[in-house]
Amino acid sequence: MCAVNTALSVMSYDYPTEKLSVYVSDDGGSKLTVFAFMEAARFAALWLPYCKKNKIVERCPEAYFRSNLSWFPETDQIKMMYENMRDRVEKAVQKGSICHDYIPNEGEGEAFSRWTDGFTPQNHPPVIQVLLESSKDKDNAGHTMPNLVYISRGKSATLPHHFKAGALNVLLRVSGTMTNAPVILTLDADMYSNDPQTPLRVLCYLLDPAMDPKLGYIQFPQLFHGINENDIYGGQLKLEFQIEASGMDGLVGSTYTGTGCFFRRGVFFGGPSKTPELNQDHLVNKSINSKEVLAMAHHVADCNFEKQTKWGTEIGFRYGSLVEDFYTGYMLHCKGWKSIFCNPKRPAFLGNSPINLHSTLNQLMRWSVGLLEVAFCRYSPITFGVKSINPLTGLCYAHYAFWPIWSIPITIYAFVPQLALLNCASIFPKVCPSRRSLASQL
Ligand SMILES: O=c1ccn([C@@H]2O[C@H](COP(=O)(O)OP(=O)(O)O[C@H]3O[C@H](CO)[C@@H](O)[C@H](O)[C@H]3O)[C@@H](O)[C@H]2O)c(=O)[nH]1
Ligand SMILES: [Mn+2]
Repeated sequence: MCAVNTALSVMSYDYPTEKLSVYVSDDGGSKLTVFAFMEAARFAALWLPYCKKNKIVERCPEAYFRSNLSWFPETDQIKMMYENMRDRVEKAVQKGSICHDYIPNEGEGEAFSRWTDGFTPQNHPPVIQVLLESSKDKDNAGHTMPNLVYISRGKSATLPHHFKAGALNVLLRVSGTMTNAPVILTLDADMYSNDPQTPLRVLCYLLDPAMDPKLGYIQFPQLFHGINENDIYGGQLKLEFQIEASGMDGLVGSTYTGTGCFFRRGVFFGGPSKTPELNQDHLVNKSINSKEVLAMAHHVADCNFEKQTKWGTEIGFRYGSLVEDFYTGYMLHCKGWKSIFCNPKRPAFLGNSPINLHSTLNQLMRWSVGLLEVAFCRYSPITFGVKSINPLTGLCYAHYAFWPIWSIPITIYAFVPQLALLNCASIFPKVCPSRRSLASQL
C-alpha cells in the first residue's frame, strides 16, 4: 500500500494530466503488485477530481485520512472507497492470491496470465502493463487521467541485475519508448509527494532563461515523517541530507540522494544513444498501448538488452556501487552537469526511515560498502573528482566516499576507555606537577 500511496500522490500533481506519466517498477515481479495498482487506478478516478476540486494539499491518501482532514460532502464516501481498496489489497497480500470477484473485467484478468509456472522473482521475462492511458481514460469528473504503467523488468539468474540502478535504467528506456518526457522524477516507494505544486517549482528552474544550461537535476531533501519531534536519535540525517547539501549547493550543486530528484532526461545520454527510439528528442505519437510501442518497451526491458552497450557506464544511472545515487550524481558532476538543492518550507516529499536496529544496521552496511566502492574505484573523488569537477567539490565527494572509515576510530574510542578502566591504565599522558599548576593558572 505504501507504493500505491506514492503513485497516487504524484498522479494528483497540479500539472496537466495529459503530460504526466507514472511508471512503477516492481523488482519483486509480483502479481499482487499489479493487482494493487489496478485497484489504485480505479481509486484514482475518484481521488484526483476530489483533490483538485477541493484544493487539497495533502494528496497522499493514507497521510490525508490520518491527518486532521478538512471535511467536504464527499469525504466520507472517498474515505470508505479508500479503506475498501486497502482491505482488498491487504487481504490479497495476506492470502498470497487474488480473489476472482475482485477482478471486474477480462482484460485485467488476462494481465495475470503472464505469471506462468516458471516465473520467479529472479528469472522471468519482462512484464509491462498499461493500467491507465491518458488519451483514453477519464476520471469521474470527465477529466483526462495521467498514464500509469506497471513494469517488472526481465531478470535472469545468470545475468547481473545491478540492483536499483538496473531498475532505474529500465524505467528510463521504457518511458523513452512510451512517452519520452524531457523531465523525470525518481521517487522511492517509501516516500510520497507532500506538495502538489512541486513540478511547477522545478519548471521555474528548468525554464528560466537566465539559468545555467548545464543544470542537470534538482534535488529535494530527504525528510522523514514519524520521527519524534526533537529527533534525539538523529534519524533525520540532517547533516547529510540538509546541511552538507546546502553547502555543496554553493559549489556545483548537491549530490543526488536517490529519491525526490527531478532530472533533465538529457543528462543520462552523455553519448549518442544506439537505439534511435531512445534518442532523447524523439517524440512519441503512438498510443502507449499499441502493439509496436509495447513490443519495443518489452524489448528494452529485457535482461539481455544491455549486453555490449554503454548502459551503466556512460549512459543512464551508473553501475558499480551499491549507492548508485551518490555515484550517478558524482559522475554527472564530473561530466560537467550542475545541480540545485531545493529546500522549500513545506517539504516536497516525505518518507519512511528505518525504525529498528536491524534495518538501520542493514542500511548503514549497504551505504558503507557502496561508498567505499566509489572511494577506491578508478574515478575516486580524491584523484579523479578533484581534477574533473573542482578541488573543493572533489573533496566534498571524498568526504562522503571515505566516511565509512570513521567506523575504525569510533570503534576504538568506544572500547578504549572501558579497557583502560578495567586494567587501571591511563589513556591520557600523565601531567607533571609543574604543568598542572600552569594548567590550573590558565
Ligand atoms: O534491487 C533493487 C533494490 C532497491 N530497489 C528500490 O530502491 C528504493 C530504495 O530502497 P530502500 O530499501 O528504501 O533503501 P534506502 O537505504 O532507504 O535508500 C536510500 O539509499 C539508496 C542507496 O543509496 C538510494 O537509492 C535511495 O534512494 C535512498 O533513499 C526502493 O524503492 C526499492 O524498491 C529496486 O528497485 N531494486
Ligand atoms: Mn528508503
